[in-house]
Amino acid sequence: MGRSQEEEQPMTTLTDVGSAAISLSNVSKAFETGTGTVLALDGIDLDIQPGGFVSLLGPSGCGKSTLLRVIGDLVKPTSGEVLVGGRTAAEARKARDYGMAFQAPGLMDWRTVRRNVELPMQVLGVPRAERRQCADEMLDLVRLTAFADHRPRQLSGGMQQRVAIARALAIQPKILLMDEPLGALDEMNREYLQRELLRIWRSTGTTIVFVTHSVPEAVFLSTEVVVMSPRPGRIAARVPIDLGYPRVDETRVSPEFYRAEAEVREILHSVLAPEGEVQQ
Ligand SMILES: Nc1ncnc2c1ncn2[C@@H]1O[C@H](COP(=O)(O)OP(=O)(O)OP(=O)(O)O)[C@@H](O)[C@H]1O
Repeated sequence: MGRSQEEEQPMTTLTDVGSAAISLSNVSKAFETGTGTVLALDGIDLDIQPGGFVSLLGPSGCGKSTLLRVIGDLVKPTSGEVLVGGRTAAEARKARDYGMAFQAPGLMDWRTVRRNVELPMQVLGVPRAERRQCADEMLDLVRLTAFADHRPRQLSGGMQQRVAIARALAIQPKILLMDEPLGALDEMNREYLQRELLRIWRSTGTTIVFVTHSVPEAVFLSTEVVVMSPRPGRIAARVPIDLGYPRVDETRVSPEFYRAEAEVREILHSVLAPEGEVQQ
């Protein structure tokens, strides 16, 4: 705990913001259910710059996960266009541009930690020696080298989530899509992993799109917070977070942090229905 503060490097990257890494134009998504149509996303326009760390924040059911899945080509939009580095999302997925991490680490207990990290490379046919070396590098990045030969069940929840992040990074994705990856953790572990995630993001330069319900988490992590309105999900506001780097525990109690948090919270409250009104 607390070790990453002095290790966090000064700001060195994020200067080259040429063409958008991810570009969504007028994206809508309707789900057909047994009882009718659910319009989950409606007319989403969003550009995310290369190297950005963008959080999607909004009330439950507003379409955050759907938006993340549309970007990752796990869900096809009903209309609109998703471009990733100028390619379609399907082409980007084929080109292995994405790494993904979800709330549940989803590790296989019959494989060691190292072999869990190796799995996506194994699926891609990466030779054994190469994937082992890469897995070891990733485990070093998430500081779990000493646990490489353990089974996932021997690790804490936070450590398992770090393995899942290492696995997502193993194929060196340009884009990391994360759906509440820290949601199941206790507060201390969560704050620790937030710092770790910032460190990893800054050392890899990967673009991160991150779904969360937590305002302080979104503010601490992000270059930009995208606030969504209740269903059908639309973009209510985009809030750049100009907190500078390194972001450390003191950042969380700084006046700038409180100001950014208050701004995001105010927007979030303004998009919510008046008290007592239930969102369907
Ligand atoms: N496969 C599906 N079939 C039908 N409806 C769906 C499907 N996936 C999502 N939905 C609906 O789309 C809407 C948006 O869901 P989504 O999971 O994207 O929201 P969310 O903002 O991520 O929610 P939460 O914060 O609670 O995780 C919801 O009303 C949900 O019920």
